[in-house]
Amino acid sequence: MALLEVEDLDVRFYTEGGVVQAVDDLSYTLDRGERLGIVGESGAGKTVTALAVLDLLDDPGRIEGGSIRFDGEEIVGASPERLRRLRGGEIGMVFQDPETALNPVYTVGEQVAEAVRVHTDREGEAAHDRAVALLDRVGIPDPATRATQYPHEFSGGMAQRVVVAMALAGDPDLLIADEPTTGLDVTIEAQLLDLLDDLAADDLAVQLVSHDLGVVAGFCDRVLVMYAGQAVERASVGDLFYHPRHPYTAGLLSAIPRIGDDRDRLATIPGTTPDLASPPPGCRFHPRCPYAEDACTKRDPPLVGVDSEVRRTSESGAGEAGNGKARRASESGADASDHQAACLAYVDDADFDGDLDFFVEVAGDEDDAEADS
Ligand SMILES: Nc1ncnc2c1ncn2[C@@H]1O[C@H](COP(=O)(O)OP(=O)(O)OP(=O)(O)O)[C@@H](O)[C@H]1O
Repeated sequence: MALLEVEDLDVRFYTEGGVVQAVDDLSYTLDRGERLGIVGESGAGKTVTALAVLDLLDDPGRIEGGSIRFDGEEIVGASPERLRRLRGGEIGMVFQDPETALNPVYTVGEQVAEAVRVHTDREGEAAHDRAVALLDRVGIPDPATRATQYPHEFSGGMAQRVVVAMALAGDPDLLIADEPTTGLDVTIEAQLLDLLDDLAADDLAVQLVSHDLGVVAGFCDRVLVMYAGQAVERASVGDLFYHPRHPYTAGLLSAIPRIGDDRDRLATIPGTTPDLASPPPGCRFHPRCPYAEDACTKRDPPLVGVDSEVRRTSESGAGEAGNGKARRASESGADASDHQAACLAYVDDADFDGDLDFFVEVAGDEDDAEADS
């Protein structure tokens, strides 16, 4: 049984401008000790998904459908007491801005100790000692002295470590980190990711929300790519980066600047994410997709298993891969069901006959990467 099982999740915001379909029919799982990256542009629904898992959506947001099970137990509709134990206890949270997570008028030690008191049966000195141990665990030098200081005495990176210490207070099985390194400089970011790496090695599952594919590539085992509230691709990190199967993922990857790369690359994917109060019909990505056909304007593509190795098949001339249609995992016999994409190019009975030529373009990157290593 997976630690976290999100199934057919729908989140809506009831606004004056209409009903915003912020998360639409989203499913994913996270195993114990696993690191899942959720990526996508601004407005994709990454944060709303994280908040939904913690049942922290504020008005006018509402979980409209689906199920979220943690350790086999349903979270949607759980009692307030159960949710309190879950939040910050079994599931730790780290959000982007440490300044908003820390209270300027209490010392760092008091704040971590308070989290310890709320989520464990430790009181008084035992809670304080545990707080100092947690500050030590997250790599804060001289933790006993630092515990007596106030948040403004901490740099951004150190403050974020304090937030991580608070998130660990209840000895969680899952840490949800939403853009935890955004705003930190690259060296500090790398150090914080090292810390998360170290914590994950202790069997802590991590759901890392990021718009930065580089961060996700370095840290995660699996990736979920979201576009306009929906999952458009799911794969292991290796498959996603070397064999992207959704045109949106390919676009995100081609927007990453690379050293020594003089190819004419897109700075960003042209266009913007749609207004989720009135998303485009059919595939939500079709207005921005260079491969869109008539069928894409009509049919919302389901996530289907795709074969990560299909490009090689096409090179050898076998199968139908040359026209961009990946063989379904079940047909190829390969265990590719872990790699899924929501694009009509992979739906057997779809009226789509284009050629997703980004396979070839990205393949060039793979060769570069192999040559570099
Ligand atoms: N309080 C709210 N009221 C109305 N709509 C909202 C609210 N909060 C979020 N949304 C909508 O939900 C959608 C998903 O937002 P979300 O913040 O999850 O995106 P994101 O992928 O995390 O983006 P970012 O990287 O900018 O944080 C967006 O279309 C957003 O406009």
